[in-house]
Amino acid sequence: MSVLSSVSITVPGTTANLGPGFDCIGAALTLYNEFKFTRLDIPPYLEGVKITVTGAEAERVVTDESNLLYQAFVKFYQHTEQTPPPVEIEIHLGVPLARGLGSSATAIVGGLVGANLLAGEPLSQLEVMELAIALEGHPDNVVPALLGGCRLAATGVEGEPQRHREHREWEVCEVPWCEEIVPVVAIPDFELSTKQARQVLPTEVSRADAIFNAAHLGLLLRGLETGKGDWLRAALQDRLHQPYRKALIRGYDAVYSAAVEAGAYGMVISGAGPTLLALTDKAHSQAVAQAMTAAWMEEGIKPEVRSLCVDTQGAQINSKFQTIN
Ligand SMILES: Nc1ncnc2c1ncn2[C@@H]1O[C@H](COP(=O)(O)OP(=O)(O)O)[C@@H](O)[C@H]1O
Ligand SMILES: N[C@@H](CCOP(=O)(O)O)C(=O)O
Repeated sequence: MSVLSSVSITVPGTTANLGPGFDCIGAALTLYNEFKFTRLDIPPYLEGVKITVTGAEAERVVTDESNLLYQAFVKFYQHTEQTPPPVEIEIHLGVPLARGLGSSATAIVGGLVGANLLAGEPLSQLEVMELAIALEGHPDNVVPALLGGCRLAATGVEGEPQRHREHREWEVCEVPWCEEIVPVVAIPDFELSTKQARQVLPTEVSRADAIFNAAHLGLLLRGLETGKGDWLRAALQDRLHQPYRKALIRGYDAVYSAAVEAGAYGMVISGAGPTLLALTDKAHSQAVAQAMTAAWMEEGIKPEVRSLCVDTQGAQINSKFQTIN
């Protein structure tokens, strides 16, 4: 019998919310974390895990059992009622930490996909997705991180008997993304944890604000599909999270004005922030990137600004090694 002894996977970062789609829409981006899992015959440490981290800000990732990637790995084995094997994990970071680009989603998806592969794939991709959503608490970053593309996720019919739903809680659809639309991310040199950025949100919203966001999310879906500028300009507005969060991001208003003046359709908070995301067309992307950089530099913040593409692959296997027992 052959057993998978080692697997290496790549998981893309994401930009969630896209303005009015709080907690339900997100797109995978062309920046990546790499995770390698190697089964160990003998636990090298009492905990049964050895973790090494390389890449930008590697020293900020914990390497004990509380590591989020390892936590997801263990959760997989608990869920499938198995004992996690002793494992060596190598992490290479390409997604900045706690910047609103889905680093936690890459860790959750990476831990689950890696565990599923080492365990011989007892779960389907949809089952892994459901588990990832349950661990993260919202679908908008883990779903595109796993599946790639821009994705909308909504809970299934409330109260529907489970036998009709093949144990699925979520309906997910791909959102067509016009290739003329360029995501430009401006990543500041400070962190904002998603936990902190969720704490400032109200628990109740008005009917007017709920209608505002429902209408603008609908418009956003059509704007992303068609690339129609007038629709995108209106659609990127939000009343559910950004009005409360922008105070946590120094320079938000200045970067917003600079991006729009340089030709962006609009600018939103990427995920929970502090990264700011402008959507623009190819002709304006360089000017938008330069304007966002200059505006933030004026505020004393040194951003890394990048024009990216939407990743269409999601979590990918790079290599697998088997041992024959
Ligand atoms: N590759 C990783 N391995 C382990 N833990 C990670 C990794 N990437 C992120 N994390 C954890 O997730 C935290 C950031 O999550 P969060 O605040 O949700 O921000 P983000 O917007 O980047 O997802 C990090 O501080 C770290 O604890
Ligand atoms: N909908 C969530 C998205 C968090 O994404 P992240 O990339 O910041 O982890 C939120 O806005 O809280």
